[in-house]
Amino acid sequence: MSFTLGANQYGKAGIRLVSVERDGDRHFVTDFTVATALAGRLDDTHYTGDNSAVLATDTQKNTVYAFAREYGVGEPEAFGLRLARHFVKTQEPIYHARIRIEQHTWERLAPHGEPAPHSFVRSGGETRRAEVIVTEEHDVSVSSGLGDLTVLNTTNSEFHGFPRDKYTTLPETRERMLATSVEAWWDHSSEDVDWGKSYADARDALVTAFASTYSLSLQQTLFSMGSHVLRKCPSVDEIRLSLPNKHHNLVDLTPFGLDNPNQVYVAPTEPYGLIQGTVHRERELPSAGPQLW
Ligand SMILES: O=c1[nH]c(=O)c2[nH]c(=O)[nH]c2[nH]1
Repeated sequence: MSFTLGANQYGKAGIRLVSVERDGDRHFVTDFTVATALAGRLDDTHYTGDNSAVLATDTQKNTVYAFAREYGVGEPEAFGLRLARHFVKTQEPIYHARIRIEQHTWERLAPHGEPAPHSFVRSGGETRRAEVIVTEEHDVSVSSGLGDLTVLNTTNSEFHGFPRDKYTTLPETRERMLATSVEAWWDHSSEDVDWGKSYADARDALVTAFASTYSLSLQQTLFSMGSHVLRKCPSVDEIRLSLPNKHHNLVDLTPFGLDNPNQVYVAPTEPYGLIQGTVHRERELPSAGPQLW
């Protein structure tokens, strides 16, 4: 019996890069987790262990740190583009480089309302994300995203009109909490983008849509969030959203002789609904960026 090597890639994951820019006493922190993934003419290492085409993952990791010093880190999309281009340009066997970056936020502390020059607090669990792919034919794809953006509406959410079969017990509701932890990826149609502004606009569109949509289903909220991003960000072609329904259920307090006028909730973590969807402009090509499922 003989077997053939299929699709493969390799790289270094979990490259923790923290960079401090110093403007006199005032410091600026950028905190990335970077993952590299290279693909190319790599049959030999798999079939025979001939490593002559294998740029060591250790070298890939070193390149990330060296580039941070040589060029600065800047926006994750731009840093990823520089790295991906470097690997494809300098390594003849490598025809596809993918760089994924997750950015962790440090917020400046402000004791007594005074912004501290060099003291920070890690804010929430939310992360900004970017993925860049460069091929040897110089095809470039840039996607931006975010994860763990946890949001909650304490009202303006209903869920009713769904089919009832013999297994249905869920009551219809005209008043519920709606909470989710947003994971989203959106693709850019161009590289000529102010990445920082585009990210801020997209995030703002997501939270604005979540807060302002009177929701009859999380699916409806998903479409509204995606549409807001496409409306606000001209360079974005498609957005993919993954929205776990973080259920908040009213607790029945009648056994204790108490009413519960939408005040006391239980928030079970599992099981949870998982609502996922894509929103895109009219177009023919399917998406190229990171998939959510
Ligand atoms: O917004 C919702 N969408 C669903 O598909 C669903 N299913 C469910 O049990 N609760 C909800 N809520």
